[in-house]
Amino acid sequence: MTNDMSHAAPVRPQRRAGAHAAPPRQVTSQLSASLPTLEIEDTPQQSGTPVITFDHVTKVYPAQPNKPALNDVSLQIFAGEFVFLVGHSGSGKTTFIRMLIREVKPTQGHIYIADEDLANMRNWRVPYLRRNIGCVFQDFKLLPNKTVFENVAFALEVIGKSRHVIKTQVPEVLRLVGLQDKLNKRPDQLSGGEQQRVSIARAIVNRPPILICDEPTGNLDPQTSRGIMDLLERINRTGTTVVVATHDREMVDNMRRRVIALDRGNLTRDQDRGVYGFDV
Ligand SMILES: Nc1ncnc2c1ncn2[C@@H]1O[C@H](COP(=O)(O)OP(=O)(O)OP(=O)(O)O)[C@@H](O)[C@H]1O
Repeated sequence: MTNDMSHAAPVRPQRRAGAHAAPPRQVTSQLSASLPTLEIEDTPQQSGTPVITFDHVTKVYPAQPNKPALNDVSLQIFAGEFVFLVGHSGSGKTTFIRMLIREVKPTQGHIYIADEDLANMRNWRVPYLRRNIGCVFQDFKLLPNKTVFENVAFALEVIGKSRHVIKTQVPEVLRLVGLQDKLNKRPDQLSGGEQQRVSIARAIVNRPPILICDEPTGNLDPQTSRGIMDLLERINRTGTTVVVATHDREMVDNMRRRVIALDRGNLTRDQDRGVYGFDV
């Protein structure tokens, strides 16, 4: 699949001077091959091929024809970035995330993951797209009758990984999230923070280059939330691009990472080392 990125020149409002759009590039490749493997320094370079591009994206749900959930949103997210997506309830954060995994399609505009235009992606390719994007949700979405090990293993089983890979990668990722002693517990035997660690382990066990989190600390107390954010930062330092939709003002203000703000579907702010910036 080929697309001409020279048509995608998204605007990044309120970015620091010098931040620039990726040079036009024509690439023909499979998605998984085109997502770069990285060695990341403290501040990832905002150059090269973006891993996520929104190019004048508008989404209008039929139930609300006069109120776009997203309105002409253009932005780029580069490999290795850690980005907060903030905004009031109903501002479009979940819509943004659902579009990234092609659960929802834009009414207008284009979304690219690496060099692949999701609008042109054949349906049979969508599961492959989703293998490249780990997802973490507020309510964990764990399978209640499976153990910690089985919950994480399941993510590999459904994509046909061998028993050998499962036996190697699952304990490794559970060690990374600090749950090596809980392999045989069921979700109801874990705290909320531990359950969220399981869901993060499940999201990253296949080593996706992008990790998307929708309110990952929404159900957790402040101290547990900090532990989860530390974990997401550690995952980011391994080169994974991390996008976190959140209402957690304290976390955003403390971490000072890139902040993209939505207000009633409009992109109103895009700041390096930003703050939450809304009254709650
Ligand atoms: N399936 C849908 N059908 C119709 N309207 C929808 C649908 N999903 C979302 N919306 C509307 O789109 C707008 C954006 O919703 P969205 O869920 O993306 O916001 P959000 O920022 O994630 O909110 P929250 O922080 O409460 O999760 C809202 O006005 C919402 O009512």
